[in-house]
Amino acid sequence: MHHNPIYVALDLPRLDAAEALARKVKDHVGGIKLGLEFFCAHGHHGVHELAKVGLPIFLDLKLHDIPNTVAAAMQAIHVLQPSIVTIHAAGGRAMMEDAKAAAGENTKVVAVTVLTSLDDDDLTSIGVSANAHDQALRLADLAHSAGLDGIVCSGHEVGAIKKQWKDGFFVVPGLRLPDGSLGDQKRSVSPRMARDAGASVLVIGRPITRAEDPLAAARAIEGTL
Ligand SMILES: O=C(O)c1cc(=O)[nH]c(=O)n1[C@@H]1O[C@H](COP(=O)(O)O)[C@@H](O)[C@H]1O
Repeated sequence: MHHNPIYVALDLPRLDAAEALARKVKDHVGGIKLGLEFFCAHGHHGVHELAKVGLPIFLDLKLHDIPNTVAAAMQAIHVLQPSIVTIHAAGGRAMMEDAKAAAGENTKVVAVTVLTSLDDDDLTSIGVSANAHDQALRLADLAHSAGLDGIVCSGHEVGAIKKQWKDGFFVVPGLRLPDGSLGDQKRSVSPRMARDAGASVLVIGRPITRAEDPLAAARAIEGTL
């Protein structure tokens, strides 16, 4: 059987609810993504609890600070043995290099390029003159040259980035089935489109966690791949 590329994003405030959801969908996802909401609320303890489910843990901390601070934070999470950790490419080359050097051997360090909640107008409003596509490619290039394992981008850019970085590890969030509600996501494609374009990991949160029947939703999404 094919390796399941879906990481379910457990953006839930309660630890018991997150754990119950993980157990419910565990046979239809390949891993668990724990992000800022979960980590700020439950910290290391929460990660240890979710690790008991037996799936790889993607720690989505989106670190973005001076190189020394980011490297120290990477060291502080060694003990959690995450399979993947995120930092922000906009933190710059030195920050990315030092983050990778400080990470555990079995941890993939990936850099967020342009958040999937941003569109071209949002970039203009923060003083970035490139459009989202070009900016994502530019930051992917920087992450590649800084020695990272891969990047996070939308399904619109992953194909172009993969052309320049053939063995990169590509995380794609912001995924929706054609009838799904976008919420705060602005650069969205379907899970199947993202996979076909070269995504290594498909991050899926609310389409599973907010579904009336999360198990059926996870199964249905898995079935589209
Ligand atoms: O790093 C991420 O995982 C991430 C990057 C990005 O550009 N956009 C994005 O949505 N994410 C995360 O992916 C998940 C998407 O959740 P849903 O929109 O509910 O599927 C959330 O946990 C976000 O924190």
